[in-house]
Amino acid sequence: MKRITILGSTGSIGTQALEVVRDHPGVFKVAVLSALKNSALLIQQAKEFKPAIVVICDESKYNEVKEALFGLDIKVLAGETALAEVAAYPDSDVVLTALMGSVGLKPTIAAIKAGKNIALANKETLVVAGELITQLAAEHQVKILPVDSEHSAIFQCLVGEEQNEIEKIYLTASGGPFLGKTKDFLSNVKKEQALKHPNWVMGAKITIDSASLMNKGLEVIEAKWLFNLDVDQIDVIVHPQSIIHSIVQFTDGSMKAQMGVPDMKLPIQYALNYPDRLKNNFKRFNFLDYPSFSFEKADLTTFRNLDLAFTSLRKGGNMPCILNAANEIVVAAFLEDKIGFLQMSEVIEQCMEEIGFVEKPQLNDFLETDKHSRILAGRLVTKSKV
Ligand SMILES: NC(=O)C1=CN([C@@H]2O[C@H](COP(=O)(O)OP(=O)(O)OC[C@H]3O[C@@H](n4cnc5c(N)ncnc54)[C@H](OP(=O)(O)O)[C@@H]3O)[C@@H](O)[C@H]2O)C=CC1
Ligand SMILES: CC(=O)[C@@H](O)[C@H](O)COP(=O)(O)O
Ligand SMILES: [Mn+2]
Repeated sequence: MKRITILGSTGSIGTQALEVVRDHPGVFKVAVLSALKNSALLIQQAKEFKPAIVVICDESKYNEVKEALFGLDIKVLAGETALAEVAAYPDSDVVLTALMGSVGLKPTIAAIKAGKNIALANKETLVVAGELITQLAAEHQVKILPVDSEHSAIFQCLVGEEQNEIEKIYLTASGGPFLGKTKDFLSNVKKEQALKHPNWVMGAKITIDSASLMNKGLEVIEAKWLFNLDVDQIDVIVHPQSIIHSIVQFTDGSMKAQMGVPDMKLPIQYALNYPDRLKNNFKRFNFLDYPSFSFEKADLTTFRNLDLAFTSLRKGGNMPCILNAANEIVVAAFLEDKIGFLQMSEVIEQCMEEIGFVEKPQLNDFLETDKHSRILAGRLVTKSKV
């Protein structure tokens, strides 16, 4: 049995991971579950999957969770700091990081230091501190198993190719709900429109990131660190059908792609049970449902976030951390109708210009940068007029 810790079990990835576990009772066992504030779902999950520990980060919900799980032999912890503690829980084999945002950084570090393999959905952690995380993983001989669909695709294409060099990877992008739209159109869009992803049902933050192409920008940075690539080896190609999840091109020009219907349960299952594939009854792809695939260039002038992400990666140091923290703030503000869609890029760019650059950041520099970028982005949001 593989014992699994799920940080962020009440979210989109977390709940789908539990569906995978439910479908394979003899294969997986849940060790730890966590939520920020969704105590009702956390309690329900704990009663069904009987983990050893649950964490409710919102401390005001601690008593409710504790009382609901009384007598079930489940330890209940509260507060964000408990995430790093449970990430190192000894009776667990793999930690699925399904948290939203850079809050995933400290627990991921704790899990790696405790020798746990990481099934990584929480891309923000690699965006913030990719070099630090990948070096630490190498030092502790732990695997970082990608869950993000594009990175899982690349990872799967690389199986059996260990001796072969990558020439290029093509990260596919759906283009989001605003594919082909102009800046004029985008200046008036509301969260309800941005939350309608054409192909995937996901948490709110990543759905807005997909609409602004920041998701692809974060994924470019994530790919750099996961696959040890130069920026120029990473290309983004818009593929509105989201069937080809990404492509690797080798030095002889040969290209391998991984395909399937858009369903995150597949990459989640692959990461949790790596290297073995498991039978399942997920929907299968039917060629006749997709008589044609299409591809187009990403519009970096209209969707400036993707360009900003490339710029931050080229600059290096703490720049991707600045970008990520500012993005977390502006997305939250957009979801609260406090800022317009196009203003998100303006705030991020200003943070990248004004926050102090650190060329070789250590953990503490990342934590400070994250804090400062959030503060500045918050001020800029307050000043902005929607
Ligand atoms: N959803 C998807 O299909 C995909 C997601 N990803 C990545 O996976 C990660 C999770 O995404 P997704 O599942 O969509 O996100 P959701 O918002 O749906 O879920 C986030 C989870 O993390 C918890 N959480 C959120 N903020 C905090 C915090 N500050 N402290 C502690 N716990 C917190 C939430 O708890 P609560 O429910 O109580 O709020 C919830 O359990 C992201 O990094 C995303 O980019 C990558 C590829 C696809
Ligand atoms: C499911 C997944 O991995 C998401 O990151 C998805 O790729 C979002 O799609 P786009 O960002 O391409 O719209
Ligand atoms: Mn993705």
